[in-house]
Amino acid sequence: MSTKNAGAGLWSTLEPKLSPFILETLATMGFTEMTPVQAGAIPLFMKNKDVVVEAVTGSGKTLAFVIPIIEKLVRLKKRFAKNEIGALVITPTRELAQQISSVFSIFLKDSVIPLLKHALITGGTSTLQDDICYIKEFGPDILIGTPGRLEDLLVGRGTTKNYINTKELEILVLDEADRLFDMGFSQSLNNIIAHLPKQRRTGLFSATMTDGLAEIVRAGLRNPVRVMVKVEDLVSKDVQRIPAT
Ligand SMILES: Nc1ncnc2c1ncn2[C@@H]1O[C@H](COP(=O)(O)OP(=O)(O)OP(=O)(O)O)[C@@H](O)[C@H]1O
Repeated sequence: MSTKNAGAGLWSTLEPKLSPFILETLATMGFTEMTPVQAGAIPLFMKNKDVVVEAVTGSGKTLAFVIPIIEKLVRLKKRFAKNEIGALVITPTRELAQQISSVFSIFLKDSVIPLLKHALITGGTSTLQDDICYIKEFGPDILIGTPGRLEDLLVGRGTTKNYINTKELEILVLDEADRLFDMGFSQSLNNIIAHLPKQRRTGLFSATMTDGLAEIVRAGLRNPVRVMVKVEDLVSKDVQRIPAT
């Protein structure tokens, strides 16, 4: 997508206000205005609501959760221990995880916020032991990854013990949740979610809502607000917000 779907307001109009370094990064990216999904979801997330966001591919969902995650963790001004994380993004494929990680990199690249580090965790390209060694050394605060390897690290499976401590986790994002479900990851998701602290914010982002997802929403989100951006809204710039009960 390009700016054709933006036009839902200037970033500077958001309440609560975004940090100057976020606004500067958006300006260097050439993104002057928000897309409808960003204008709908970011303020809710920032005001401590759980959100269910139903929006088509290319509507700008990634920034709708990357920005609130960074803002919330920056505001916390907390130092997480090397094996602790503050935010977790779960997505169905390595490619999507890689894309999301590269968006975090754009915002976290400089030493503006030396407290925040992110890491990409997907099976297939490294062993579990490699990931553990990396995390021990690097100490990421935000993990982006696919369900299987994340389950190994966060919950532990079979004889494997969990390595990551999630007791300080603030934010969980399930991205492309319909595909997570379709690809058979619901058991892993349930295992991960059951392991996370209840005092957290959760965002579920999906192109479609299905019965299976409604079950995850019931089990994993608290009084969520639903943000729906339909294809025509990308033209009309309207966004519907309704309680997701
Ligand atoms: N506010 C904005 N202004 C202009 N372009 C934007 C804006 N937000 C995102 N984009 C661009 O739009 C494209 C689609 O964004 P993004 O990948 O977040 O959409 P998505 O809804 O997550 O899509 P997908 O479902 O394919 O992951 C990206 O190239 C992104 O850089």
